[in-house]
Amino acid sequence: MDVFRVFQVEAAHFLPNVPQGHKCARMHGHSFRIEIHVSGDVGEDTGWVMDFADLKRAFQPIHDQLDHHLLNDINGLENPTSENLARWIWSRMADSLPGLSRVVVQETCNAGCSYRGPDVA
Ligand SMILES: Nc1nc2c(c(=O)[nH]1)N=C([C@H](O)[C@H](O)COP(=O)(O)OP(=O)(O)OP(=O)(O)O)CN2
Ligand SMILES: [Zn+2]
Repeated sequence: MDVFRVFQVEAAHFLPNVPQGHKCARMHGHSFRIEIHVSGDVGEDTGWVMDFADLKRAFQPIHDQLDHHLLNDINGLENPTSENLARWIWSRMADSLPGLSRVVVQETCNAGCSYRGPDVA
């Protein structure tokens, strides 16, 4: 079973490695929509994989580091594409969140990425 929680992060960024004239080289902002998924068995007594509140608690330090910041200023996010942000979030949550199975990052309603960790292409 897979449980997940959706978070929103307001942040600015620019993409330093895009071709000359690309609009994303200019600083701009997104309301990033981030999903954190955890896989596991449903507990016999609890009836849940994990308390949603524990998922929220696990994401809080990430939220605090990202929200209302310029992502490019953050160590490891010098090129803050959705893909790199998903990998960055994964690497910071994997140890403290057993069962972490997917990180989804959406920049807009229409575009984003889904990351299942370094062992899955
Ligand atoms: N694979 C990726 N492509 C792009 C990323 C990314 O992180 N990974 N990021 C961007 C920019 O951040 C840009 O802000 C978002 O791009 P886009 O969806 O094209 O922006 P719009 O919503 O303005 O789309 P329009 O269709 O032009 O309105 C670019 N690419
Ligand atoms: Zn952008």
